[in-house]
Amino acid sequence: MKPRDRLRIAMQKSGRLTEPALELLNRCGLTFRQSRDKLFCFGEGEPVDLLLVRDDDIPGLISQGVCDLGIVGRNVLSEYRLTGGLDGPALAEWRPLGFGRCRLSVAVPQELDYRDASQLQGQRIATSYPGLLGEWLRERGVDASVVTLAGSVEIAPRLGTADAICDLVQSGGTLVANQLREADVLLESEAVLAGPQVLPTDERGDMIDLLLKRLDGVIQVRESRLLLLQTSRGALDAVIRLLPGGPQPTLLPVAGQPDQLMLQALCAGEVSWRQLEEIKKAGAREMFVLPVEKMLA
Ligand SMILES: Nc1ncnc2c1ncn2[C@@H]1O[C@H](COP(=O)(O)OP(=O)(O)OP(=O)(O)O)[C@@H](O)[C@H]1O
Ligand SMILES: O=P(O)(O)OC[C@H]1O[C@H](OP(=O)(O)OP(=O)(O)O)[C@H](O)[C@@H]1O
Ligand SMILES: [Mg+2]
Repeated sequence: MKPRDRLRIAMQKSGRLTEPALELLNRCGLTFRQSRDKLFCFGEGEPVDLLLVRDDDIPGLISQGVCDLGIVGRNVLSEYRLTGGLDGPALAEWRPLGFGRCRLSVAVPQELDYRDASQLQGQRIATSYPGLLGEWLRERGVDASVVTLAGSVEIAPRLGTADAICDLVQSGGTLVANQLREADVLLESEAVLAGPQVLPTDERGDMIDLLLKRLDGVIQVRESRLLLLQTSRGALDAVIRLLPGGPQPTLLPVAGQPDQLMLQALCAGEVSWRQLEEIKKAGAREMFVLPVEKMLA
């Protein structure tokens, strides 16, 4: 295959991961011009292009070297490693991306009193993840028959074609609607940045390094908030004790008010009204909570 000098990332064309993946890439400073057929997006600033495909095809495209990286659910990547990608180069999860969170679970009819996997012995289990389910059953010494379906797995028990299912669960609403309940979790999933275990060492490798650093900068601070407040020196210890987790705060003098300090703290997550009210009671005032957009350490 002709070597490429531009990086190519595969992502889902149309589905749950499309919008958050594009937003994340945008936040990393990557913007794209969409082509007419919408399968290929040319990167405008950096030498990074997108290929928009069905999510199931993403691991294969990386493995064949058609794309350098992909944004795909851990569920799809892990299944590919067990079933599709046995001969190709090993694929790795380079970063968890924090969206598309769901789990791959076994679910059974609501009336069944499920205790452990041994109850699945001899049962028919419908799934679109025969690799992951087969491995999970093998590890537990359970001999069950795996019925592979491409979709609408939850309906199989009602149709009498399976006794249990193994499928993705998020809110659990689909299970309830089909009189099923979650019995065991096989895999906690989220979107990941997937790529070959061994990354290229040419210009594309440099671009991947840059992208990983930017991703870290975006992901690390995505949930973070910057808290700014004023406090007297006397109340400082009490205020600091109430700060939500994060690195040590920075303290700055306030011009013309020697007893006052300005405090700046990076908080790992949301800062609630209740927390702010408590901090205020301890002696803080002029409090601001700001979202953090980027970080470069
Ligand atoms: N209910 C859910 N909540 C959150 N994330 C989910 C949920 N269902 C699936 N996901 C995650 O989002 C990924 C994409 O889901 P989606 O339903 O868009 O895929 P699809 O129907 O297989 O799409 P495609 O047409 O690309 O094959 C899944 O592989 C999984 O990682
Ligand atoms: O626990 P819940 O919040 O109900 O989510 C789980 C459902 O979401 C996904 O399906 P999706 O809605 O994408 O439909 P599809 O499988 O037909 O694409 C998944 O395959 C489950 O059926
Ligand atoms: Mg799919």
